Amino acid sequence: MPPSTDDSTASAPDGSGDTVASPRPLNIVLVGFMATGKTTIGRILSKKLGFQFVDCDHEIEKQQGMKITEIFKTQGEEAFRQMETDFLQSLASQSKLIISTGGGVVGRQPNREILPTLGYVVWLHTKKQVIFDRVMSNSNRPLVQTEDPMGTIKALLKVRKPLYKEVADIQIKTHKLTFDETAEGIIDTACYFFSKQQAECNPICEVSQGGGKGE
Ligand SMILES: Nc1ncnc2c1ncn2[C@@H]1O[C@H](COP(=O)(O)OP(=O)(O)O)[C@@H](O)[C@H]1O
Ligand SMILES: O=C(O)C1=C[C@@H](OP(=O)(O)O)[C@@H](O)[C@H](O)C1
Ligand SMILES: [Mg+2]
Repeated sequence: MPPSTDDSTASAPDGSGDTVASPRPLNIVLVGFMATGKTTIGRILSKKLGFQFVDCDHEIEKQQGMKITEIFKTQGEEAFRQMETDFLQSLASQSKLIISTGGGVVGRQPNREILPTLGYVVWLHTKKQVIFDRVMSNSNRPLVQTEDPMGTIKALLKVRKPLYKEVADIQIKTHKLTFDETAEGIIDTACYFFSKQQAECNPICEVSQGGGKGE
């Protein structure tokens, strides 16, 4: 059963009737185009933080007993997209996870609603040419097995960039960063995000930060 958008909001405590977002669970969710490092950085974050690493593609491959390329070939992209949605839904109410998604997960509206409810969402991004060089080095990404892979990358990026932006709390351009710098940057900003969230969820903190109406 998909989580309804109502589950992720609550009435504002000031009685205004406004809705406020529910606190995010303590997870880090990596989104971004193919080969931007979601799986690699996810593993590093998992080791550094001691959080469980969950790679959506790998989990789907395990469930189906076949590689992504094979799933696309035998069941089609739409079936794979449904598996992605089902898998994201299965993560609701879990915490201390590093969730690496597949690059196309943002294509579906229900996924874009679920992603921010799963945790702090980080958009990894890099240059087209870097993406091209990386995806050309292996054949496990069916969507770029075309006659004009650079054209395909450009077309997909055009559609997807606004969607990554829609779901992400932060964008990190990784081409000048080492793996470690990227991971540390994510940890620092996630720390800030979750401590700010904790303060905002605590009315006493809010008053002490100047949010009270008394003075
Ligand atoms: N920042 C980076 N610098 C150098 N190589 C990278 C970087 N990020 C990813 N790679 C390499 O690119 C390839 C694809 O990375 P991967 O983590 O599988 O990306 P994604 O999960 O986003 O598709 C891997 O070989 C990985 O080592
Ligand atoms: O961009 C996409 O649509 C896809 C990206 C892949 O994951 P990575 O982003 O980890 O390569 C994988 O989910 C599948 O090949 C489809
Ligand atoms: Mg990956």
